[in-house]
Amino acid sequence: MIPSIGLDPLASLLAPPPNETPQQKAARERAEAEARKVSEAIDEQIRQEKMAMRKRGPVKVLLLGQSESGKSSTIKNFQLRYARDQWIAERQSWRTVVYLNLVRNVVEVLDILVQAMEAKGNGRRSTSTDAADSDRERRSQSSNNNKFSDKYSLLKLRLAPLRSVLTDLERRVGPGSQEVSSASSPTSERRMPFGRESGVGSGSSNGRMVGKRRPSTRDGWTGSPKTQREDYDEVTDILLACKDDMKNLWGDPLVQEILSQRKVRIEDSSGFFLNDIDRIVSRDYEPSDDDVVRARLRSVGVQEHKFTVAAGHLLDQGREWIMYDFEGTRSMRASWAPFFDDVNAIIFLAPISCFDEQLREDRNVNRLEDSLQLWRTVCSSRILAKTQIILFLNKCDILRNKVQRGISVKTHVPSFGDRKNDAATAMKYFQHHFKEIFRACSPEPRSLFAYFTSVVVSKVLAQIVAAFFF
Ligand SMILES: Nc1nc2c(ncn2[C@@H]2O[C@H](COP(=O)(O)OP(=O)(O)OP(=O)(O)O)[C@@H](O)[C@H]2O)c(=O)[nH]1
Ligand SMILES: [Mg+2]
Repeated sequence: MIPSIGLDPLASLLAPPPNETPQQKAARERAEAEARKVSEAIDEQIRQEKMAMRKRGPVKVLLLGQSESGKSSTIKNFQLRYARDQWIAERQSWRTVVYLNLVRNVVEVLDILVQAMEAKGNGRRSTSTDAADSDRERRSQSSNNNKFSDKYSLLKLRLAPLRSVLTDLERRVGPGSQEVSSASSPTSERRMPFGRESGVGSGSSNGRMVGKRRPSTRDGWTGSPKTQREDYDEVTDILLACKDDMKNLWGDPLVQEILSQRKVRIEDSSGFFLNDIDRIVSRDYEPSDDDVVRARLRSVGVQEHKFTVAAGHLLDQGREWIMYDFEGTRSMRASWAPFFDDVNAIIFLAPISCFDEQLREDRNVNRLEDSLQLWRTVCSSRILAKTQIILFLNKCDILRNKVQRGISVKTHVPSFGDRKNDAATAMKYFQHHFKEIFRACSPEPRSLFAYFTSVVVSKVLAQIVAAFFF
């Protein structure tokens, strides 16, 4: 039955008692006035908090770390979780970058194969004066030459068009398509991480400011190239024509043997897609979330990412987030400083898997040593003295693979000594050093939050960071 209008079921409950005395009435009115006051005070407090939040402005976060440390991948993690609509809208444009990464992988393998073939070819002349030796050499050479049968010359020939596809893709993607490399400085000493320090100098370019903020190169949130479908159809055609040969090249046991002899691990390099040829080389290919996170596109200059966070998330507090993603190459680090004002937090990425690698921009510098030097500079900064620092000891998945394959930490980091050569020990050891530097260099005592991460694997990173602010 529908209650008739005017019959309020609550009215009888809220109405004063019918036989209320004047004293009771006065007491009730006092209590009601008190309750109203409390309620108004709560409303005012909420209003003030909202105003304060608006006044506090956006949460400003800087992502710092050397090149290929995972800064942009961390931003992608954020985007994936907290700005899903934008992510989906831009996901398709990553197809060009994924293709670029794949073609680069193939050309890299092909180059190594060609070098090996040429080396065998050049070795044809016997250097031995001994007849028996000479005969043995000839026989071994002939077996190697047999190994490099027509199959490999054919692969080389049939995959040749990919070289011009690579140039074409690089042109389309722009300056971020190529890694920065430079002739190694002949004067800089080769240094070991945690080894004897030779003072400052392995960090940024003389600590000198190199001008103002460069204009953002972003063409969307990621700096991803906008490419129309018809633009990549031609590339897809060539890739489809080369598909079987690419798979044959990568799956070939002799090619794998050559790669392993030369200690080349393309699997660990940025933007590795050779295990996904079947899925990627297709006319209907649309990059998955994972593909986008794993795709490598070098940042150029400074990129600003504003997040309009969708409702229902932890970050849904009406506050805007601005994240700054920097180009991590050494020559660009001096241009980070103008962004250090009013920063809420810094996420510093240190890829600890690279203890056995050299910087692309200076082959004399160990990458872990460079990360430590950069960390030291960031921790010592007075302007950042009150800034919350979150340290991601990143690329732990690669570190685990390396150590499991038997790569010795001690060889590259002598101070590691006779500790057990396993991932957990190495991770703890590296973490200890980063923490020590933080403690020793911070201008005033503060707390550090350090995490072991694999930012391309983990989808919970963005939540970890968000938890600091709300
Ligand atoms: N396996 C693995 N790959 C990672 C991890 N973090 C980043 N990468 C990959 O490493 C490459 C480099 O990562 P980016 O995020 O582009 O590095 P960046 O710090 O932005 O580098 P710059 O833009 O050159 O300064 C990308 O291909 C990522 O997918 C990780 O934890 N594990
Ligand atoms: Mg980047």
